[in-house]
Amino acid sequence: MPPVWTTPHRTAPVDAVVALPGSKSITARALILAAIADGPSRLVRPLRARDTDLMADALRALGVRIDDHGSPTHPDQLVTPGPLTGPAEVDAGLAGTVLRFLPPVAALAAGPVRLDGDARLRDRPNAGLLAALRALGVEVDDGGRGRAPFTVHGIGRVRGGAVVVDAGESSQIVSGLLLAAARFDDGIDLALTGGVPSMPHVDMTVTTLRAHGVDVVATERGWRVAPGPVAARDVVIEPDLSNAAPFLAAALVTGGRVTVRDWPEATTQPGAQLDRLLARMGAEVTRTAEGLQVTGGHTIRPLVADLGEVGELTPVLAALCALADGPSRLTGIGHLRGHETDRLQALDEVLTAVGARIEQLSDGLAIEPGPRRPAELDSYADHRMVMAAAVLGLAIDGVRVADPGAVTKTLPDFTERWAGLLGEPAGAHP
Ligand SMILES: O=C(O)C1=C[C@@H](OP(=O)(O)O)[C@@H](O)[C@H](O)C1
Ligand SMILES: C=C(OP(=O)(O)O)C(=O)O
Repeated sequence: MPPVWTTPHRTAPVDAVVALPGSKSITARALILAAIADGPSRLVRPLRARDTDLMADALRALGVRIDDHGSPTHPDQLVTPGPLTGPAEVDAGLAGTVLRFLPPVAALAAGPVRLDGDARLRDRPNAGLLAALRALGVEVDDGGRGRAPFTVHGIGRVRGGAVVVDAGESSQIVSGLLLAAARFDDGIDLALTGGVPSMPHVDMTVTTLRAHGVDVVATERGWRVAPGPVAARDVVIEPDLSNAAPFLAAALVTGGRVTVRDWPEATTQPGAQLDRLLARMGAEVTRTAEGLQVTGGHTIRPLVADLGEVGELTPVLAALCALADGPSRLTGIGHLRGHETDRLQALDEVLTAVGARIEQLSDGLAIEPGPRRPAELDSYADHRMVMAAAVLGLAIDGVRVADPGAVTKTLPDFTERWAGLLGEPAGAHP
């Protein structure tokens, strides 16, 4: 990948059908549950990208066997649980899923497990998870920071039981606790102190647990998981609908047509909300035999929306807002300040650089399109900021992004796929 990527500029309508690799969120849950299940599980078409490879390596470090089969285009993993043991070192990279899903599993291991990652991972909030683990009887040494690096001192079992959890900064704190809870002696009776962003991701966790035979019920203030076995299960992973965002956005930007293949009929992925969000921005959205088809019109309509349930779509939607024919307001996304980068600040900088007027709100962004201009942007080590820059670059000639390799987090060959979308040879825009 070049150190700086000149994003392709395109005014002619795109007309493409794209197939996308597996969902990061579903793959992460499948790996965790397979690792603590009562037998081997096969994952068909899991995502093979930095976040999910780090999750697999983290589980391997605890004693889980994960064999990679299949091919790069049709990956397949066989997960065979084993006794969970430390000492182990876990590199979480910049993955929120590893940061929040792995520690409750590490707590079940016999021996210490130290977790660290990229410099930015050390800024990502995790106090709610570490406090909850302590309340469940687990010793955690984090130097009082509530963030990585920290060591979970597992003793081979977790008492579990009732716990009050602050998950205001990330839904992954709830998901991480629920995923491992059936293996705690008393399960978990989790009560929230307040709100949780990205609730559809918690629903995804609950649905996935039930599919593995786990008894989980919603309570007045949270969820209760009964102690018991986690059934091994072979799963086919759905395409990643969040990563569909830039490709579908290309249809709106160029007034073209893009179909994402194998769009599931029913899904737990919040990215499925792209159909109604893009329709509100003026797209015609239809389901075809091939998948979800999005056709753009002459202009992009502005968007006023609470994106609290679909925070990970924000960078691409904000890029579309900067190209819209009126002012937009995106709210409910204050927690994005704790994502791969402070996404509200990063979007402010990027959209301002290409000519929009931006106001940062306490929980979002007001975006007013302005005269467009070329710009040299940063990736902020954030895959979705590279994707947002690519969307801007379609409409604005001369958008360059430093460190595009950040896309390896969830879509390693994004720039090649982007060239393919536009019918260009990969590498045409070094
Ligand atoms: O559980 C998951 O797989 C995810 C939950 C969300 O995290 P936050 O609640 O921290 O936003 C989402 O943004 C992230 O990309 C994936
Ligand atoms: C917030 C995201 O990632 P993470 O799982 O690292 O939190 C994301 O992919 O948009």
